[in-house]
This record gives sequence, C-alpha cells and structure tokens, in this order.
Amino acid sequence: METLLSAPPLLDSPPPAREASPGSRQQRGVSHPRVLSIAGSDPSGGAGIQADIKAISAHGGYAMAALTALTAQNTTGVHSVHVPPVAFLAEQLEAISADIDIDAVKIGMLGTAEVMTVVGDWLARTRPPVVVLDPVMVATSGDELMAPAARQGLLRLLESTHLVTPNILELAVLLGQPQAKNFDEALGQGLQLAAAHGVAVLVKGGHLPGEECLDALVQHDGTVEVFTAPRVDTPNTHGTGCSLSAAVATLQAQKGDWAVSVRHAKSWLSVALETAHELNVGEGAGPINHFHALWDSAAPTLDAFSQQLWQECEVQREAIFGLDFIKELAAGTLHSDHFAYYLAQDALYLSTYSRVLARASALAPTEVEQKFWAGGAQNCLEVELALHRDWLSHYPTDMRQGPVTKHYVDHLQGVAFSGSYGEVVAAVLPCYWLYAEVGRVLHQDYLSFSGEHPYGTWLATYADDDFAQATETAVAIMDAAARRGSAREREGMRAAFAHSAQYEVDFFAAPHSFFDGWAAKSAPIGALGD
Ligand SMILES: Nc1ncnc2c1ncn2[C@@H]1O[C@H](COP(=O)(O)OP(=O)(O)O)[C@@H](O)[C@H]1O
Ligand SMILES: Cc1ncc(COP(=O)(O)OP(=O)(O)O)c(N)n1
Repeated sequence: METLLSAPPLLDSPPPAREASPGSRQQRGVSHPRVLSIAGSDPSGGAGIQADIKAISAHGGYAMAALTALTAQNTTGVHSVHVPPVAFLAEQLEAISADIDIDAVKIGMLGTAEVMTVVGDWLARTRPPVVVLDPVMVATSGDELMAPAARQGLLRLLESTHLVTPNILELAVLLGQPQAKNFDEALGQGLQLAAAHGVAVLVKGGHLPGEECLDALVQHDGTVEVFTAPRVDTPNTHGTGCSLSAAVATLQAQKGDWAVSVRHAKSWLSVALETAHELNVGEGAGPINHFHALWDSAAPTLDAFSQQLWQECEVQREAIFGLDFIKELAAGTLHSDHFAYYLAQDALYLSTYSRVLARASALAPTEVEQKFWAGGAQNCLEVELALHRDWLSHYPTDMRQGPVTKHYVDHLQGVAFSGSYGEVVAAVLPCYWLYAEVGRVLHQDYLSFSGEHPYGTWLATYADDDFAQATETAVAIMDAAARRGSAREREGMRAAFAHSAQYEVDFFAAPHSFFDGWAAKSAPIGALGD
C-alpha cells in the first residue's frame, strides 16, 4: 500500500484561489474566524503551529495550519530542523484556499528564502483580509530558526503583511541596525520599519529589562500606541511571541481594530504567563497556559474540586498532626486542663455550628441534602453536646468563649449570613473532614497503645463509622455544589474552606496557647479542673 508520504501530489496544478465575496472579505465581527497559521511545528506544543492553534482556539477562532518546517525541540532547546520540499508547502496552501474562505493568516517560522517566496506568492494571489507576520528568527532557547540569508525574503513578505510583530532582535535584523538598548530606541526603529514598508509594526519589548513589559503598535503614518503589562516572574515564556501574534490575528478578524486586538491579546497573554506554572511541562522554558480562561470557568468533574481543596490544605493537615495537643492526646500525656479547655470550647463551638448546619439545610437544593444537614444540626445538639457535657462533668472548667472559638464561629456565621449554599457547605466541611482524619489517625494510634489510656474512651468514639460516612456525604455534596456553581462561586467556596481549615488548626492549638500565653496575659477565666 502506498503511504501518504510517497503519494502523488494532491493537486496536479494549483487551482485558482477561491475568491471570497467582497462582503465576506471585508466583513468584520466574525465570531469564529477561520484563521490559518503558516508556521513550523514544535512537537513539545509550546511554540509554532501548536501554540498558534491553541491561541486561535482560545479566542474562538477556527484554527488551520500549513507546515513550513518540522523541528525536533522541547522546552530546553531546538535539536534539529527539517524543511520539507517547498512544493509541498505550496500544495498545503493551495488546498486550503481552494476550499475555505480565510479570515486571517498568522505567519510564524519560515526558515528559508525559498519558503518565504512560496508564502509571498500565495499571499499575493489570495490576499487574505488580515495578515500578521511574526518574523521568527531565534527561539527563546537561543537556537536559530531562520537562515541569515533569508532576511531579504522576509522584507519582501512585508508587502503582503498588515501587521509585523518583531521582538527587539528581529526588529534590528529587519532594519540591518544594531539591537535597541531601550524601549525608546526600539520605538524609533519601529517607526522606521513602518514608514519604509507601509506596514503596521508591533514592537515587542519583552526582552528589555524592567518591571514592565512594554509593546507599541506603530502605524505606517507614525501613530503610536503603547501597551504595558507588569513583567510576570516566570521561566515559562516559550511561545509568547507565536501565541501573541496568533491571538492578535484572530481578534483582528473579530474586532477589526488593531489597537483593541493587541490590548485584548496582551492582557490574555499576561494571565497565560501568570498561570503557566500550573501546566508543569518540561525542565526549561515551559509553555504558557493558553486555555486559562476556559479551564478556570469549566465545571470540575466528579470529585476534582474536593481533591483540589484537600491538597490545598495539606499544610494545615500537617500542622494539626505536629501540634502538641494532638501528640499529647495520642500519647495520653495531655494535661487534663488542656483537655477540659478543648472540650469546653468545642461545646461552645458546636452550638453555633449546629445553627450553621441548619442554614445549609435551609439553602439546600434537594430534600435529601436538606435532611442531611438538618440531621447534622440535630446530631450536634443532641449527641455531640451530650457527650461533651458528660465529659465536662468530670473536668469542670470555665465555659467562656476563647478567642479562636470566637473567630471560627464568626467566620462560619458570616458565611452563613451572606454566602451561597456552596460557600456554606465548603465552610462547614473542614470540621467534618479534618476531624474525621484526626479521628482516624488517633484511633489507630490508640489501638496500638499498651496500658491504660486516660482519654481511651474519648478516643474510642473518635473513629465513628457513621461520622466517616457523613463526612463522605458532605464531601460529595460540596463537589455537586461546585459542579453546579460558577467559577466565582467556586472561588468563594475555596476561600471559605481554606479559612475553616486554618481555624481547625488554631482550634487544636488553642488549649496550649491559652495555658502557655493568653491566660498569663489576660484575666483568669476561673478555676480549672484537676
Ligand atoms: N515575563 C513577561 N511578563 C509579561 N509579559 C511578557 C513577558 N515576557 C514577554 N512578555 C510579552 O510577551 C510578548 C512577546 O514579547 P517578546 O518576548 O519581546 O517577543 P518574542 O516572544 O517574540 O521573543 C510581548 O507582548 C511581551 O511584552
Ligand atoms: C516551530 C517554532 N516556531 C517558533 C518558535 C519560536 O518560539 P519561542 O522560542 O518561544 O519564541 P517566541 O514565540 O516567544 O518568539 C519556535 N521555538 N519553534
């Protein structure tokens, strides 16, 4: 069987480019513009056509790609470059324009003068309504991606280009001048290039030092608009130029205004740089996060939200198990004053917690969830408080609310008063989840304890199966609320959960804080047991 590689050319002779109706050629406000990237392939996905396709898609465009070159590269550098026969590039371009109306073209790595000639001829025939040229010469890694002799070819291409987007090195090479040392010099060079070639120039200042990353849109009539964004402190800048130019091409086809398109693309790029570390790709200059907006607003699947929150509170979980209170409770060495203080504060906490659970019940969207939270509220009052009171009868102590308890219940009541159902659920969850985790671990320790444990009967109740089951249900309810909620509500849930998780740590730390510090500095709270 013949492989595609050895197959005869798809088209014997290039058909004439399909002429779009004048209306569609000039049309602006296309919501899903058909955007063609003519560029090289970066198999690691951060630059080249892969970056272009992502940037075009992230802006609602329909992405197409004609390959000029194949590179073997990753985030640390370019290993080799293969330029297929230019006739094949011509076939790719003709196949696309013979069939599809193209709303915008983004041109990236061309590599050789021959490739530039093919692209220039095709552009002259098809005259797409938006042409953005990113004059790729050198990769972020420093590897060359354009033959030095190809400079003239690039200059000829400017005739068919609406916007060229050089960085400071590329700008200098295009003009045959030394590289600009500051942004003013770069701006001066941008004005020269724009005037000499009748083209708009986006001067990119990403490689200049400074807290701000300045770019300037220079029109051939000398009009200048400067765009600035705080420099993002990240090593992950692979493909910034590719992605910016592809985004601008797509936006221009939608908005028909270069300044608006550049401003929009630049602010998108800033967030893509800020969130690039989330992708964790490679050991060198990693890719930017093209789909940050989409992924942020996408509903989490199954238990993804709760898993994320659980990971995010790892610090708190570790902190709890490092507390003297927990270590001494497990070892049976905890002073009874500390235990009594904890019990008293927990009893005070539970009486408010029960009201907040009742609020969750009132807000619940289904009868099942309504009953679940109402049951939790009732259980707090009837079972848990009875247990605490029973224990407290053996450890008489002052029952005034301590500072941590006050802060924790104030937080819960605040969320209950003004938060959404999801936020209330997220706020009450750490009390279930972290307590269940502490219970599980302490109970295991207790089972391996030899001899009589002073808090044995208390610890025996810790790993209650019903409570573990209730915790699982509460987690599942929170995940369902997160899936239904908006991105903004999930942020509120995340914050409510994080605050409560920290208060859980503080709550377990409070007995020692009280006896080691607070009590000495404040009025005595009365006689304590023991
Ligand atoms: N660390 C950064 N923080 C914010 N924006 C940046 C950063 N690095 C580059 N940019 C922006 O990315 C775009 C690409 O710029 P530049 O790095 O100069 O060109 P190229 O990627 O083609 O080498 C520009 O809009 C520039 O301002
Ligand atoms: C195939 C390919 N095209 C272009 C580049 C350049 O990308 P990068 O090195 O990240 O530089 P900018 O996109 O920021 O200009 C490449 N490496 N590979």
